[in-house]
Amino acid sequence: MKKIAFIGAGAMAEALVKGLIAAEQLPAEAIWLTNHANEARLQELHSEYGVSITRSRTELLRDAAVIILSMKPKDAEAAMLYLKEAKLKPGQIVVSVLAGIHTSFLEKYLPEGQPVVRVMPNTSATILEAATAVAAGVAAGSYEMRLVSSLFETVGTAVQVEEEAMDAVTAISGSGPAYLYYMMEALEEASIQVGLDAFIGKQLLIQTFKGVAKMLEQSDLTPAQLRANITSAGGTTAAGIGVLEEQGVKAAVQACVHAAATRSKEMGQAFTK
Ligand SMILES: NC(=O)C1=CN([C@@H]2O[C@H](COP(=O)(O)OP(=O)(O)OC[C@H]3O[C@@H](n4cnc5c(N)ncnc54)[C@H](O)[C@@H]3O)[C@@H](O)[C@H]2O)C=CC1
Ligand SMILES: O=C(O)[C@@H]1CCC=N1
Repeated sequence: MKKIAFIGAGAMAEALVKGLIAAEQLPAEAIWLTNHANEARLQELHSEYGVSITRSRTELLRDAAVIILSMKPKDAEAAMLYLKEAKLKPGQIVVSVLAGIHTSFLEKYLPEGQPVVRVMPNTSATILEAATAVAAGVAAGSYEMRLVSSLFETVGTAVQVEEEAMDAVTAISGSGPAYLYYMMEALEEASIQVGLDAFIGKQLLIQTFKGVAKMLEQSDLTPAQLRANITSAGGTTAAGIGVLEEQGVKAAVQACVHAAATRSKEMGQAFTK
């Protein structure tokens, strides 16, 4: 691929840029970024990663195989007007990482037949460990889906889904890292409360998280079975899990995922009116 253009230069764009450069998929200067107004932010990304930055729409979009929309959903309309006026070349693929926003909303601003692909990555793209789901808009065929999937596979794993699944995907793997960081925050604080040195507690917790993810990946057992294997009758784990059950933590986690999925739906509906 010759060139990727990002419209929006925030946290998600930076995670993807960092991952793409680390994966050595294309030279840093073939990654182009623009944003709304923050020139200092663009300069910072240029100095840090060697990416190309521009305020010129023509320069940004010229020869870009893929154009990644990476602004907040509230700014989608302005960005689509910017693209509408740009008159894209047929075949330039518009990729959206925007939570909630349907491809049908984006397609309204583009010439008929312009391929649009909706993706939901997560910030672990930074370290090439993103979990990404990819869904086709009406004009995206297998060539575009393969190209976009392989782009996101360079920064982790990518699965293709129907667009209806995107609210659920967003609630699970898009927002998911934040739930796990929240859990990590609570465990870090608790490790200090029970008397561990903060640094040692953090190292033990990081390895514990890594071990759990690898066990789930490599074993045929379910999370419930793996948990049962650790829980001796009358032991420490039973004492801890008993409190989680009493406090309704499983129900709270499920309510959290439902709330995120509902919010993703609402965000989509706000843009279809
Ligand atoms: N942060 C995350 O973990 C994830 C975010 N997303 C999606 O990524 C998108 C971006 O999120 P963040 O990077 O966290 O936001 P952010 O607020 O960090 O960055 C947004 C960027 O867009 C720029 N911008 C706004 N309007 C613009 C316009 N009209 N033209 C050009 N640039 C414009 C802003 O200047 C800023 O650089 C959101 O739509 C979000 O739903 C998706 C997956 C995960
Ligand atoms: O919070 C959000 O809306 C975005 C989408 C997934 C992760 N962050």
